Amino acid sequence: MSTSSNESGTALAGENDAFIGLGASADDALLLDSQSLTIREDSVTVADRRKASKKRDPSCCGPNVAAKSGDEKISLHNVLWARVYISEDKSAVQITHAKAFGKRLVKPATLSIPIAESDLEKADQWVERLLARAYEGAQQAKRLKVLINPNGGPGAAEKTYRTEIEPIFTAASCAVDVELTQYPKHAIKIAQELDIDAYDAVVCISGDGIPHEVFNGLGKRPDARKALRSIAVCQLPGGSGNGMCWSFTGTDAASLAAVALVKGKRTHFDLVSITQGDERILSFLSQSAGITAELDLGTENLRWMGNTRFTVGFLQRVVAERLYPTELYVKLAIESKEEIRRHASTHREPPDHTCDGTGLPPLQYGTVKDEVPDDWVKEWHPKMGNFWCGNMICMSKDVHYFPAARPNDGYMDLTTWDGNVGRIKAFSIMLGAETGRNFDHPQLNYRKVLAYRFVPKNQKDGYISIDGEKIQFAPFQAEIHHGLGVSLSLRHNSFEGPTIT
Ligand SMILES: Nc1ncnc2c1ncn2[C@@H]1O[C@H](COP(=O)(O)OP(=O)(O)OP(=O)(O)O)[C@@H](O)[C@H]1O
Repeated sequence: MSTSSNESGTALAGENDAFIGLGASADDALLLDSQSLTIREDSVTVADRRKASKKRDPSCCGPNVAAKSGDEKISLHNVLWARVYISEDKSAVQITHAKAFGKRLVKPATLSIPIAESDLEKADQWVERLLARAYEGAQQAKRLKVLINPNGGPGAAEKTYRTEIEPIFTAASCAVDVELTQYPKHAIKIAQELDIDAYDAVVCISGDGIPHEVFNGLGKRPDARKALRSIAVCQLPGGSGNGMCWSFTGTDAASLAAVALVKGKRTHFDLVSITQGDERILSFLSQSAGITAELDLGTENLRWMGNTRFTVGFLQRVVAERLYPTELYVKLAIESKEEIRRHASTHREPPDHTCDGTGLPPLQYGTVKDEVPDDWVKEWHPKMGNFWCGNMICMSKDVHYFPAARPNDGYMDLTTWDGNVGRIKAFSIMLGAETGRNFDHPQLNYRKVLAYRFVPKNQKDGYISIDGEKIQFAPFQAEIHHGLGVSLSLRHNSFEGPTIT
């Protein structure tokens, strides 16, 4: 039985239990003259005490007593900010939260609970406690550098930001510095020159192009390792793919993703170095060749169709049994699906990249121009239909192509399937990705790798896509950098979406 009472002495010993309930300690409750505010396991409730005391049935004190109809219950996830408001004639506890207006939209709303002057001190402490619980493991009042690609996706990124995202950032007391990208590759320059100590995160309101540029801008800095490991790079929906936003927030509804971001915890995730010719670039999402790359980069003429272009393009290629002969050299880490399943729940701590150098980490396996290391497996894929190597679980809406991906397991998820599997099987692989069931498809070769070299054969030209950006149709090599990047995620070391267990 709790014996705490409010300062005006109106709460009786034992009566508090009715307001606090199981799982909430006395410090979690703020008992005011007429209302009680209680921090519970995953919510905060505001209950009318007079109603509760009058109606209270002594045989039923339990966790739900305070949650009567008419009482307010707000999930801690949706609590954006709280404060004690003081003016000359009144004071109040104000809780600002994300309120749902349908399934894909939340807007800030503020609940104001009047308090007496004598309650100010304990209200202050309670508000602090509420914020600590609402932001458990996450930084409050983040400092955000927002980059908007005004041309991203259907060109609506700026409007989406102003109407759905900015109100959430403001309500969550974030300090925001907004910049519109002015020309292609502008975000590389911005990231190169960014004061990394002035911000907690760069938030790209864009497709996959802007985060790709930001990672590469950070990678070009003399203090690349420090920059990549300290500033979080995030994506909110403003383009056509939004794979990173889906992977870390589990949605492409802008206001919901914005709430996930302000409540997001710093999570390290793997980045990949790609070498081609004399160039070295960073990849954060995926590398593809074959059908996926052609759909991404080679169906611009069908853009007017919207997302249907992918279905139409896919059908055309599968029916024609298009083949993309390839020589692959692979530094294998986990070879079978059974082993990948076993590995799914284990976690490998990433190395501290900052302790041993300044620029990008040195390449462990050399570049595409070097000899292939002896312990790599050489594979000939004369009938390659699709090559897709991923770093995150979700590539775009309903495409959870890499259900075994973990933010910082230190491996890439390398998949291939043959172009002559037949259209039913090809379709069932792609459709299976909606729920991650593609992982178990017998025709989908799925491995964890540390590095690989991709060498296209017997084709004059074609498409290779790195994070949705076209690179030359020529050999390239990839190697993982365990936990080199950082982003903000709902859960530590976990992507959102269907995963294998
Ligand atoms: N002001 C601008 N004018 C023209 N291009 C720009 C501008 N700002 C950025 N870009 C370029 O737009 C490209 C696409 O960006 P982004 O990925 O955000 O949009 P998208 O339409 O979703 O593209 P994608 O189809 O690749 O996902 C990037 O390569 C970027 O360099």
